[in-house]
Amino acid sequence: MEFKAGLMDEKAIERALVRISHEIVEKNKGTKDIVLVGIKRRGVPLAERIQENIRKFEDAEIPVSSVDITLYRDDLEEDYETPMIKNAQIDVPIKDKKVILVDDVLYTGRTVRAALDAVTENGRPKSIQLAVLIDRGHRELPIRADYVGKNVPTSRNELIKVMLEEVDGRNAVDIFIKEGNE
Ligand SMILES: O=P(O)(O)OC[C@H]1O[C@H](OP(=O)(O)OP(=O)(O)O)[C@H](O)[C@@H]1O
Ligand SMILES: O=c1cc[nH]c(=O)[nH]1
Repeated sequence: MEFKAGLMDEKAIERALVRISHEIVEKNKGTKDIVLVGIKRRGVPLAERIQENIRKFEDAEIPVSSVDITLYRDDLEEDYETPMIKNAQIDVPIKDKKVILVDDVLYTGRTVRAALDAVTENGRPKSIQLAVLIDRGHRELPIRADYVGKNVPTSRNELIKVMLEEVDGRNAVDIFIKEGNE
């Protein structure tokens, strides 16, 4: 894999998350009934950072939970890995809540599709919204994000790598070029 460019540094990530936090409060006309659900792994620290921003700006405590979506080899297509629910247990009540799913990268939309199933297995929320740090296009499903940190036009042979302090030891978003059939 060949490094192509840096897309966001620590400051840029922070600014994008501050903006998204404000947009969430604005769109929902306050913080009432909002629940943040991070998609593991990197969606969880992103959800926690949004929670912290809203705590600071609004003096409001928003619950954060998570769903675990993992790639499984598709039985029918040898080269294809399908995102499926690993753990659908959401440990905060979501019935009649405004659930905001949070993930680092939105690409085909298949991870979010699985996450939507995981959420609805836990009850019927009032609404489900989606916040992502990076939207790189190439959707294969009718899914879009309500809050986007940065739209990044990409080709399919590129890879966006989001790195977060809590998981990777540093904060940055880089773009790489995949070689051959990687
Ligand atoms: O829209 P999609 O095509 O589903 O792609 C987006 C997903 O891909 C990444 O996870 P990945 O499966 O690469 O695992 P990772 O979080 O461990 O990097 C990313 O974190 C998103 O969850
Ligand atoms: O480029 C991509 C595509 C899916 N998931 C990522 O993390 N990066």
